[in-house]
Amino acid sequence: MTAETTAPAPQIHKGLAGVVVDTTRISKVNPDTNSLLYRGYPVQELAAKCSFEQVAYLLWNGELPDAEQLAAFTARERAGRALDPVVKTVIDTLPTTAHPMDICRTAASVIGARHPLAEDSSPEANLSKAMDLFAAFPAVVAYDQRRRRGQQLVEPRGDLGYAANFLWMSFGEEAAEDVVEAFNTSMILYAEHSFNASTFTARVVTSTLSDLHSAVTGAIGALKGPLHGGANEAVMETFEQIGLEGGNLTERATAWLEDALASKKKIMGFGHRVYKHGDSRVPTMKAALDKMVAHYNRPEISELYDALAAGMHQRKNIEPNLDYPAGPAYHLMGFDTGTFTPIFVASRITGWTAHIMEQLEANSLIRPLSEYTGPDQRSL
Ligand SMILES: CC(=O)SCCNC(=O)CCNC(=O)[C@H](O)C(C)(C)COP(=O)(O)OP(=O)(O)OC[C@H]1O[C@@H](n2cnc3c(N)ncnc32)[C@H](O)[C@@H]1OP(=O)(O)O
Ligand SMILES: O=C([O-])CC(=O)C(=O)O
Repeated sequence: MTAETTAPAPQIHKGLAGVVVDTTRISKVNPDTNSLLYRGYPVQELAAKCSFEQVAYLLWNGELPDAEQLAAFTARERAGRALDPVVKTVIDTLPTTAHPMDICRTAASVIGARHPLAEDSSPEANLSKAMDLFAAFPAVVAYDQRRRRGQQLVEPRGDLGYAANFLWMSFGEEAAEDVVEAFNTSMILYAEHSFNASTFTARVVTSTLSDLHSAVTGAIGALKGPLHGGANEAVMETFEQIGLEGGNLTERATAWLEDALASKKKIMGFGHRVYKHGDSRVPTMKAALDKMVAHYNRPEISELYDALAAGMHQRKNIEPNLDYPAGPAYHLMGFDTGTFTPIFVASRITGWTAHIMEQLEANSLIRPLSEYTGPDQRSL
C-alpha cells in the first residue's frame, strides 16, 4: 500500500456547517440563549430604542453615536440620498421583467465603477463608500419598484429620517408613524447576522483584496437565493398560493402544508442553519407585523401566519425565521413582492460593509481545500 492510500480520509464539512472560520467583533448569534447582539447590544433593545441610522453607525464604529456624531452622520446620509442620474439611466435600460435583485446587483456595481475612491481600499475610503451605498440604496429600490408600476421617480425628503424617507420615495406619500416604526424595526433586524452566506461571500471577495463594491455585488447575488434572503418573497408567494380570501383559511393552510411536506418541499420562511429552536429576531418582527395587521385591518394575514407556523411546529418541529414575518409585513406596507429582498439588501449593506472592513483589518485569503473524488489519473 502506498502512503497515499493509507492517509486518513479528510473530514468533509459540507456547507461549512458548524465550522468556525474566523473571529468577529460585529455581532454574536447565540442559538442556546436565542439571542443576537450587535456590538454587545441586544437587537431587540436596539429595535425598540434606536433609529436605523444609529444602528448603522454602531455597526461601523463599534459604539452608538452621541448627539453631535449622529447629527453629522445623518447630514451625510441625507446628502447622499438622490438617485445618481447615471445609475437611473442604467436602471432604465434594464427590462422590467428582470428580477429587482438583478437591478440591485447592477446598481451596486455601477455605483462602484463611478465612485471617486474606487481603487482606494483604505479604512477611510471604505467607510465613505459604505456610507454612500447606505444613503443611495433606498433610491435604487424605490425607483425600481416605481418604474415597474409606470410611476415617476420621487425625490428624497431631507426632513425625514431614513425609514420615513425610504417609504416616501417608494410611495410618494408620507407613511403613518406606526408604519415607519415597523419598517425601521425591520431594517434594524435585517442589518447584521454574523457569517451568513451573503456576508461570508463579501468576506471571501474581500479576502482577495478586491474592492468593497465587488464584495457587496457578490453578496447581493448570494442574498437573492430562496434559501437565504429570497425567502421573504417566497413566503408571500406561499400565502398567495394558499389564497387569502374566502373559505376556512386555517383548513386551507393545513391542507396546503400537508401536500407540500408530502412532496418534500422546503417551506420558505422556516428553519435556520444556526437557530434550531426559533430565530431570535422573530418575536420583535412578529410584533411589528401584528401592528401592521391592525393598522391595515387585515386579520386574515395573521390567521394564515398562525396556521402555517402551528402546522410546521406540529409536523416538523421547525420554527419561523425572520423572513416569515417580514414578508407579509412588507406586503401590508404596500411593497411589491419582488421588492422584499431588495429592502433586505438596503439594510444588510450595513452589516456586509462592517464585515468587509473587519476582514481587511486582519486579512487572510479565504481558500479552503476539497477532497477530489473524480477519476484517478489517466492518459489521453
Ligand atoms: C434571513 C435568512 O436567510 S433565514 C433563512 C431563510 N431561508 C428559508 O426560509 C428557506 C427554508 N429553509 C431552509 O431551506 C433551511 O432551513 C435552511 C437552508 C435555512 C437551513 O438549512 P440547513 O441548516 O442546511 O438544514 P437542512 O436544510 O439540512 O435541514 C435539516 C432538516 O430539516 C428539514 N427542513 C429544514 N428547513 C425546512 C423547511 N423550511 N421546510 C421543510 N423542512 C425543512 C430538512 O428537510 C432536513 O430534513 P431531513 O433531515 O429529514 O432531510
Ligand atoms: O444567518 C443566516 O444564516 C441567515 C440569516 O438569518 C441572516 O443572514 O440574517
